[in-house]
Amino acid sequence: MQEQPEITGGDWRGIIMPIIRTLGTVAQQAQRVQQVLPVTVAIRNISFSPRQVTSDASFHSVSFSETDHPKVLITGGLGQLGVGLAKLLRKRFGKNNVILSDIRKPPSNVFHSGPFIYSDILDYKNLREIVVNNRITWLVHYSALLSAVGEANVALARSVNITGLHNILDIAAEHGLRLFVPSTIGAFGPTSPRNPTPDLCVQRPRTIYGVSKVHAELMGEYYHHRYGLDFRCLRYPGIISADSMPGGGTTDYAVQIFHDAIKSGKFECNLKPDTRLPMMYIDDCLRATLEVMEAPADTLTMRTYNINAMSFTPEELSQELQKQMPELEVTYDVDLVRQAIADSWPMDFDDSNARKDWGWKHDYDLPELVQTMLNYFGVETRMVGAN
Ligand SMILES: NC(=O)c1ccc[n+]([C@@H]2O[C@H](COP(=O)([O-])OP(=O)(O)OC[C@H]3O[C@@H](n4cnc5c(N)ncnc54)[C@H](O)[C@@H]3O)[C@@H](O)[C@H]2O)c1
Ligand SMILES: C[C@@H](O)[C@H](N)C(=O)O
Repeated sequence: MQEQPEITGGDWRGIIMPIIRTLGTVAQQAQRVQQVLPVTVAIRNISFSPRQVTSDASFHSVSFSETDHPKVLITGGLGQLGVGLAKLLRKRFGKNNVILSDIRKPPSNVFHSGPFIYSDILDYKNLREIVVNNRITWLVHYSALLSAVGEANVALARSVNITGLHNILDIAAEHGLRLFVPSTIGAFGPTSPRNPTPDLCVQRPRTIYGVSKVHAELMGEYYHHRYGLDFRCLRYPGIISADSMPGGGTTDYAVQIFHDAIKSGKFECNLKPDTRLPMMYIDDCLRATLEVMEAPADTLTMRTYNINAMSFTPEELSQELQKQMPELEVTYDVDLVRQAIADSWPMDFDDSNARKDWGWKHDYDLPELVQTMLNYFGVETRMVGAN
């Protein structure tokens, strides 16, 4: 190894002072550059931003013409909802115009069904690079830790759900993106009216998930009013899907019951039989997301809407399933964390504003949901049996 020359105390000043002088000049130059750069670049340094967008500003931020297709990035796309949304959006906008991203390795069918890219939402520079290199115009921000998983890892949930959201908001504002961030029934708490829960009321959730979602709603709306960010947000109920599994929420039982019923004819529910929660079939949820993203800006009187389809209890869901599978046995072993969360959430969700403003309408009630889920598994079972 090469020997390093020894630097004595007296030599330090001679070496360091020129460096400090150079750094000072560079800092002054950087400040001058920042003052003349386009406003959007300065979003991260708000004090330099002269941007003032009035609340009646038109929604100018989307940089594609109405006849062009949007170029969409979905974050956290390998969870329960992302793959289905990519499928729907690709059908509408073309396969290569929708990029799925996540920090997990995609299964081969997903990898081969359209563009997939690694993206950690905590890595701001990487996010910016993806948005710039792919000329993204719409961002659907699905990455999150859900309610039950979040309570088991508060520090990570805070980081992904709050710090990650800050990165997304800044990227979206800087690059004039239309931004969709889902919120949830979990953004309400025990002091909210629960039956039904309107769009505007007290929101004091008791989970880190709920707190982070209220924060997302407020920050998105603030960026909309302050910087003209085209922020759109739907509060989803618990989502039920057949071909994707939930990621650790309080409403997961309503998906698991189908899998267990078909596999073993038995289901042990982790919520009490009379726990009523708002729920929705995935196709309705994904269609609502596309519809609100495509809604003309002047139809949106709000930027965060409740959407709903049905409300049921574990007992009611079991009874509906038992109409088709009378042999199904359901028992209860209550998970205290999930039960406390569910008891603080809406029982029924008032989505009249979404219906009035942009024509929201669900297709699936409880009987259609159960039938559709069973049809899906019936087809799967026959296909597996045939192989
Ligand atoms: N599924 C529901 O019932 C439901 C209901 C209401 C709202 N939502 C919201 O919809 C969105 C999608 O929900 P979901 O059910 O698909 O969630 P999910 O838990 O199934 O998936 C979340 C994804 O985020 C990814 N992720 C975690 N950390 C990340 C990081 N640092 N960078 C990038 N990705 C990261 C995970 O790998 C995972 O694939 C979430 O924001 C959720 O809060 C879902
Ligand atoms: C309701 C929703 O946000 C999610 N399925 C959860 O239970 O955490």
